[in-house]
Amino acid sequence: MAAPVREALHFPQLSISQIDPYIPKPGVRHPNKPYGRPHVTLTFATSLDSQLSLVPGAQTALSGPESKAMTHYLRSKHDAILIGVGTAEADNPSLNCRFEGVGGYGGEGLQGQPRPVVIDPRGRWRFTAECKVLKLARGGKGKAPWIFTMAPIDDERRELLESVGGQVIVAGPQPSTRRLSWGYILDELERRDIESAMIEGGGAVINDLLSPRNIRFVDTVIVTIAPTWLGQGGVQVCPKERVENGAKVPVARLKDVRWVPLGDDVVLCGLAPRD
Ligand SMILES: NC(=O)C1=CN([C@@H]2O[C@H](COP(=O)(O)OP(=O)(O)OC[C@H]3O[C@@H](n4cnc5c(N)ncnc54)[C@H](O)[C@@H]3O)[C@@H](O)[C@H]2O)C=CC1
Ligand SMILES: Nc1nc(O)c(N)c(N[C@@H]2O[C@H](COP(=O)(O)O)[C@@H](O)[C@H]2O)n1
Repeated sequence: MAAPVREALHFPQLSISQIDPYIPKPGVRHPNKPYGRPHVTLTFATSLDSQLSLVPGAQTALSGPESKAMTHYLRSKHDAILIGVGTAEADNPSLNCRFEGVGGYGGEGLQGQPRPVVIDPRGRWRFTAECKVLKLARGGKGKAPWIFTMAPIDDERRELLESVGGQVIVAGPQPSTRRLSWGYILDELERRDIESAMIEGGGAVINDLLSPRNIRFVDTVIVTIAPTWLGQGGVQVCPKERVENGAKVPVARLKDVRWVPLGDDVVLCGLAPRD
């Protein structure tokens, strides 16, 4: 038997069996998909006061070791991992999978590594060769990112990205000049053979996807809830309200819900509703 890789994360089989019903199956299309768009798992870690971080522009460790291992198990089961540029700037994230047995962590090549995708409509991500995600790609421990943008990216950064296998995807005319539509993003991912995407954040991305007009793009929600309050002034998950016939109604309620305790945290799994 191969020796365990020192930095690799392990998620026990018992926990895997509880999470697996919410995970996309390779080659099996979600029944709600009108046609071939990727399966979307919205997943993040939150405090008891529904916050992702203590202050905007900073990273806050919320997940304990067990739920962090669960996140990496999820990463191993999705073709892509998507974040907004606010998170790319704030966190300098790795966006790879450190789950035992995937490529770079005991496995072959880049097998089981998700494709990082950064939504950056204005081209404001100031990545350098020293960014973790680029260094990992260069070292064969993760895939290089794809950047969705509506702005030109300078040649120097484009070449740097492409040198490690990344790509700039320049969006054509969008219905609104300030935003990239989720339909467009998901269609472009589908065209590039992405069958499943986990969307990790941050606040603007999650609130946008949970908004009444966009929740239809989400299939599954997996949220780690940490036993802590961060206090006002952080990055909050609180989507736009939904109004029907002049009265406020809940934006959405998950279906087929399961609560999975993992260490000090609890992980909420559910299916997004379909009207
Ligand atoms: N606890 C957790 O699980 C996570 C926490 N975070 C935290 O969240 C914070 C970052 O959140 P935010 O500042 O809200 O940044 P964000 O990552 O949501 O990015 C926001 C930016 O993304 C772009 N964007 C988002 N939706 C778009 C759309 N539909 N079309 C076009 N562009 C779109 C816009 O440029 C927007 O300014 C950081 O503090 C980070 O640490 C981020 C991810 C997960
Ligand atoms: N699951 C989870 N728990 C937390 O406590 C977090 N702060 C986050 N943040 C997300 O994970 C990304 C960092 O991932 P790497 O370990 O650097 O690969 C970060 O960008 C957020 O998307 N997630």
